[in-house]
Amino acid sequence: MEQPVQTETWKARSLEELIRILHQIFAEDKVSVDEVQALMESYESNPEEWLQYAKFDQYRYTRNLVDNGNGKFNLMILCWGEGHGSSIHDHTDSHCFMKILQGNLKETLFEWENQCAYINDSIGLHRVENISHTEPAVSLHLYSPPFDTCNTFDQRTGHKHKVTMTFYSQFGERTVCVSTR
Ligand SMILES: N[C@@H](CS(=O)O)C(=O)O
Ligand SMILES: [Fe+2]
Repeated sequence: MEQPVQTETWKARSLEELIRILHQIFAEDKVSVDEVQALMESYESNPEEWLQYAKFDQYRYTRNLVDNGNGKFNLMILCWGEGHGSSIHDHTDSHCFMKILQGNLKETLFEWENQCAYINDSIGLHRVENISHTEPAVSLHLYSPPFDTCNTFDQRTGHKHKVTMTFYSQFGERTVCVSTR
């Protein structure tokens, strides 16, 4: 991705339109971070449009795939129950855009003095939490290029672990869990 010479200003009037314009933007050779950010910002959250993707779990936050961006990006809706949070993690050098659709989320950024300190990641290491005891939260995330593994970090030791990330649902349908045991 590169900075644009000129940024078009889009207005996404619905989630469907947001997805359509994202496909247009990502079909080009060069994609402007600013343009994607402005487009994501222009979408005014309408629960009626995203409720079909917003599937909550009792115990942890869920990742629900909305669109796979023709292989160029993943657009997903994350559902955070009260007190749910992610572990400290990176984003596998992918570009990440995150927008709150409902409720509030607390983001904590982390820096490391060891080998993790210079991870070339658009938002570095972070942890996201819904600290509310009463309100669920929903967020919209776009990752480009798509990735299905990331590193999580132990805050005390700095040790990292590679983890595979899964979708709780895809295109509104609950992902079938296949046990390998
Ligand atoms: N990056 C996390 C969500 S958040 O904590 O930014 C994920 O994709 O599951
Ligand atoms: Fe994240």
